[in-house]
Amino acid sequence: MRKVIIAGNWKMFKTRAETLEFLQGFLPQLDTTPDDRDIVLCAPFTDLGTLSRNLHGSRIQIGAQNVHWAESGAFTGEISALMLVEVGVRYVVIGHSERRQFFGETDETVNLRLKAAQKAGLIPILCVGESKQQRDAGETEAIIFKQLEHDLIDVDQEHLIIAYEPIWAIGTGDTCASAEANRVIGLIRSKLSNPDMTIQYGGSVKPDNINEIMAQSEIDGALVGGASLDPQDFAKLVNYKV
Ligand SMILES: O=C[C@H](O)COP(=O)(O)O
Repeated sequence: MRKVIIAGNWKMFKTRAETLEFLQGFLPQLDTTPDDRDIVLCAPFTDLGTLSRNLHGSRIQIGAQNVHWAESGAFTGEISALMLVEVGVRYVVIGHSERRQFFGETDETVNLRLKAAQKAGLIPILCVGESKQQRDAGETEAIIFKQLEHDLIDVDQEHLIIAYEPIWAIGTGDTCASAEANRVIGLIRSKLSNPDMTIQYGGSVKPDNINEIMAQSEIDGALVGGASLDPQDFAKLVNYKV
C-alpha cells in the first residue's frame, strides 16, 4: 500500500509570527482530516524550531527545503542533516527546480545531498521535472530519466519520495493535466526499484484541482507551493476527497 503525503513547500515565505498565525488557522481544521494521508510542512530554516515546538504530538511532520552533504565543516551559509534532525525535521526537499535553476544545483550535488540526508535518517523529497522548452521539444521523458539515473546512484529507494514537478506548471496556474501527470509519474515508477514509492505531483495544485489530481492511479500526493501558504487553502488540500 503506497503512502499518501500532502506536503506544503513554503519556499522563502513566512516569518516566525506568520508561522504561528498559520498554525492557529490551520490546526483546528485537522480534526476531520482522514488519517489515510500524511501531512508535511517544508518551511524555511528559521521556522523549523517554531514548528517543532508548536507541533509536538501533532500529526503534522516537519520538512526542510535543502541540506548540505557534509556532516560539518567550513561551509558558510549551509546546514547539515544532523542539525535538521536535531530540531525535529523528518523530511527534506532536494533538487527543487528553483535550486537547480538559481543556485547551481546539479544532479551530482543532488545525489550527494540525498545520500547525506538518508544517512542521518531524513526522508528526502526528490524533485524532478522538465522545462517548457524541453516539453515542447518532446524531451520530457529523456530529461526525467536522466535526472533519475544520476540522482539515484546508490540512493536507498525504500526511504525516499519523488515529486514530479513540471517546471512550467510551478507558480503559473498552468497545472499539468492530471492524466498527463499520471502518465509521467507512471513512467517514473517504471524506472524505480521500489514500485511502492510515494510519488507526488507538484505545480499549481489548488483546492479546485486537488480532488482530480488525487483521483489518478499513480499519484500519491502533492507538493504544494503557493496554496500551502494560506491555512484555509491548505486545509482544503489536506481534506481532499476522491
Ligand atoms: O514545491 C512546490 C512547487 O514548486 C509548486 O509550487 P506551486 O504550487 O506554487 O506551483
